[in-house]
Amino acid sequence: MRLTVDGVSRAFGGVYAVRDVSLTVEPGELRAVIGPNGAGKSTLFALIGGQLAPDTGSVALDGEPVERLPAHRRAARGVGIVFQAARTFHGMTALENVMVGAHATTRSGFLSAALRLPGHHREERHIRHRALACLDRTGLAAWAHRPAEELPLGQQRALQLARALCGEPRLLLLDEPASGLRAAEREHLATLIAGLRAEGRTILLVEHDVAFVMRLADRITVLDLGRVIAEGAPAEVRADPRVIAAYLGPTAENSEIKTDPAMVRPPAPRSGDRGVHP
Ligand SMILES: Nc1ncnc2c1ncn2[C@@H]1O[C@H](COP(=O)(O)OP(=O)(O)OP(=O)(O)O)[C@@H](O)[C@H]1O
Repeated sequence: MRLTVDGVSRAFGGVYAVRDVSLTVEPGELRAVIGPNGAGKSTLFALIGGQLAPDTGSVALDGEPVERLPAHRRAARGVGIVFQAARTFHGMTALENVMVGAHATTRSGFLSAALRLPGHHREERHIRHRALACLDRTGLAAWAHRPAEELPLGQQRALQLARALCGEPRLLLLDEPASGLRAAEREHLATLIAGLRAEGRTILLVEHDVAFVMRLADRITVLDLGRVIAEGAPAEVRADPRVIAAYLGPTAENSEIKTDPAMVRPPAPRSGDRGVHP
């Protein structure tokens, strides 16, 4: 699926969170969107996923405008989302959590399940089968029948991914999937995402941690103060002086990003630079 974001802006309280952002993610591409705190990454993510509507500009999936569609209608068109905060349904097993992800794409959905209409059992068996395959795909097969809330954070993140995959998305949106994970869990997640990319899925990965995306992304878009300040292959972006300045401050003497920028305090917001919504 091709994602096209064209001239999108969104302001809160008169201040732009995202300003005139355009980007195109080609089918099968893994695009990372990075930027320091407050750069507008989460806002852009929500504008693509459908949790927010833009003030101006358009979002299109395979050329079809969707910027006015709510999130569930974008999901039905093949958008799968993994949010940063774990949204696990407590009191349900890992398998049941993943099965929920398939209902966005089934013909009969929740109503048929509730009324136990004919065909429901067949469909339920099919979904269960698919959910088990997604758990297996994400390394969670052994957890299938355990209560979801018992899973450690790394596995909870993988569970969100399994749930999104169960909806068979053609565009996968990942919001800071590595945040809060330990090194070994990050490594596991990176391998998992690389595997999904190798399957030819279109992926948009919003991430604070530059080191995490450098070896995963085909291309990287860098946001700062709501605007795109750089875009290109990881090596180009890493060497871009505007990116170094945004992450390390304009006085940084480094010629490339050597430290983990997630650990570096960004410069204080320059509110005049962000722009005020008229
Ligand atoms: N719902 C909101 N109401 C008011 N201001 C908001 C809202 N959402 C975001 N903002 C503001 O918009 C700007 C961009 O925020 P956003 O969360 O999109 O950045 P971010 O790059 O995701 O940051 P972080 O890495 O800290 O999550 C910030 O100045 C933020 O305070």
